[in-house]
Amino acid sequence: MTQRRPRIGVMGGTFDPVHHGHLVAASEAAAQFDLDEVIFVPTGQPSFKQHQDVSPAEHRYLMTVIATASNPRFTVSRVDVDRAGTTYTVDTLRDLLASRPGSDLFFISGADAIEQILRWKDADHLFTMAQFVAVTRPGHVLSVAGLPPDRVSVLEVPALAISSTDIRARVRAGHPVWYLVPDGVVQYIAKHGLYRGPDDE
Ligand SMILES: Nc1ncnc2c1ncn2[C@@H]1O[C@H](COP(=O)(O)OP(=O)(O)OP(=O)(O)O)[C@@H](O)[C@H]1O
Ligand SMILES: O=C(O)c1ccc[n+]([C@@H]2O[C@H](COP(=O)([O-])O)[C@@H](O)[C@H]2O)c1
Repeated sequence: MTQRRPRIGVMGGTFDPVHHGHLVAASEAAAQFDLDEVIFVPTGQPSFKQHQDVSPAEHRYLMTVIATASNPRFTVSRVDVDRAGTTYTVDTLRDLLASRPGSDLFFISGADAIEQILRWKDADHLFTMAQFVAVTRPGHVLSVAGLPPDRVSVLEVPALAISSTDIRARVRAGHPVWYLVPDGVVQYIAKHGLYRGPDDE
């Protein structure tokens, strides 16, 4: 009898901060694609946010650990945080495949990110390394034109109109972020005084 290959979700993001939109997307993908694990991978230096002031990687990594701690299927990887230079998904997938040989990877991403994928580094190669799951995101009508249909799946997730940009703006303005992010992340943001500085957009 052939053994089932492990099915691993990979949720890459800047996670500045991680929020319930990310967690719901990962949970829904895990259920729909029968995933054994979802690995959250905070970026090191994100390639499309070079002109944006992004919080230090250790803060984003620790908030992601706090947010995912209660789910036994969710884990967090440091591969992108620990690799020097700009983060590219081709490197993320290569490193994760090396640590989990024989697994099938499912890269979970918002519709906005998947639409840009043909501009990502080594785009053609990416589709040989993972299946791509494009989750619907409020405010984005997904167009998968030009993407290989057998390697990209569209997944409807419960609409949560939450973005990290909005959370940072709320903190700066002194508005609450309870229930937009996990409780531990609210406390982490307050404890370390994150997002109090001038507008970073
Ligand atoms: N509310 C949401 N619903 C579904 N997918 C989401 C949601 N928010 C973010 N995503 C997806 O999660 C991935 C990581 O997102 P990211 O860390 O950049 O968060 P963000 O909220 O988009 O951040 P920012 O507002 O700073 O750009 C991306 O693929 C993004 O499209
Ligand atoms: O590989 C690339 O060229 C590339 C370009 C833009 C974004 N990505 C990845 O897409 C994921 C979401 O990125 P972001 O910037 O929307 O948080 C994250 O894992 C990034 O590393 C990857």
